[in-house]
Amino acid sequence: MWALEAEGLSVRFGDFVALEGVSLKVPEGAFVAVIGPNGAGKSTLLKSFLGLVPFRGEVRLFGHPLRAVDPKRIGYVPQIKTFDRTFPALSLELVATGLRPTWPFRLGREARALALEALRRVGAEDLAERPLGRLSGGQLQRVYLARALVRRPKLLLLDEPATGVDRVGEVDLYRYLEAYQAETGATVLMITHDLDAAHHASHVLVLNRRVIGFGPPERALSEACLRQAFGHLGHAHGVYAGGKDA
Ligand SMILES: Nc1ncnc2c1ncn2[C@@H]1O[C@H](COP(=O)(O)OP(=O)(O)OP(=O)(O)O)[C@@H](O)[C@H]1O
Repeated sequence: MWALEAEGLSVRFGDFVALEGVSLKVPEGAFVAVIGPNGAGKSTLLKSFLGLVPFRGEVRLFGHPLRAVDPKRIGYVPQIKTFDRTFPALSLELVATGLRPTWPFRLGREARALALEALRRVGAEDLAERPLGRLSGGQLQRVYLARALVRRPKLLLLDEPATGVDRVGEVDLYRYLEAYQAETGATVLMITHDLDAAHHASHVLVLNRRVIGFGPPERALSEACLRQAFGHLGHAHGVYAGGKDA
């Protein structure tokens, strides 16, 4: 079954066309790296899958039109710059808002156990009682990932989850995601600027307002696709064709 199908998806902001005629089919259990230059429409694409921006065209999740999909089946980690650190909550409480997105509320025994389990899953149980304002960027990123995982979603949408995370933290992050996928069969779409990470995905979507390439990394990360999307190639820009061993 397809986890996600988009057909002729277009998004406009006034006269500006952010996405045009995007069509793709993502199989269940895929790990898709979404790459493209700044302003290519990557975040807008994820937001349209969440119903957060108006679009034209068709989006189906697990075979159902978007409006018929239980939002609990989707986990979302937005870009770190949109996180609110001043929110007066402990990490554990923020994770629990993934179960019931209202605030304030009393944390029941079951919600607490589920939130702790989600924090443990991302190696952050020691942060449970820490206020959000006292977390580093990477720690906050993990807590938001735990919040996205707490409902055990079948589809996980991640907007540059490795931003602000050091190299060790980044490897850990991919390990947690892999373990979660192996356990649940979930489908993951992850926006990244890291081509190394993209080479490890099952599929790569190269986007620049339109779909430039979609398929296994060796095909989608071809020189032709990267040149078309980024307009240049070169190590100085962190963009290259051959992957790790090139
Ligand atoms: N709400 C909005 N209103 C108007 N324009 C918007 C809005 N959201 C996004 N845009 C524009 O749409 C384009 C695509 O934005 P988007 O954030 O999806 O790009 P991106 O590929 O995620 O970029 P980056 O790599 O910089 O995060 C940009 O030119 C952006 O300015």
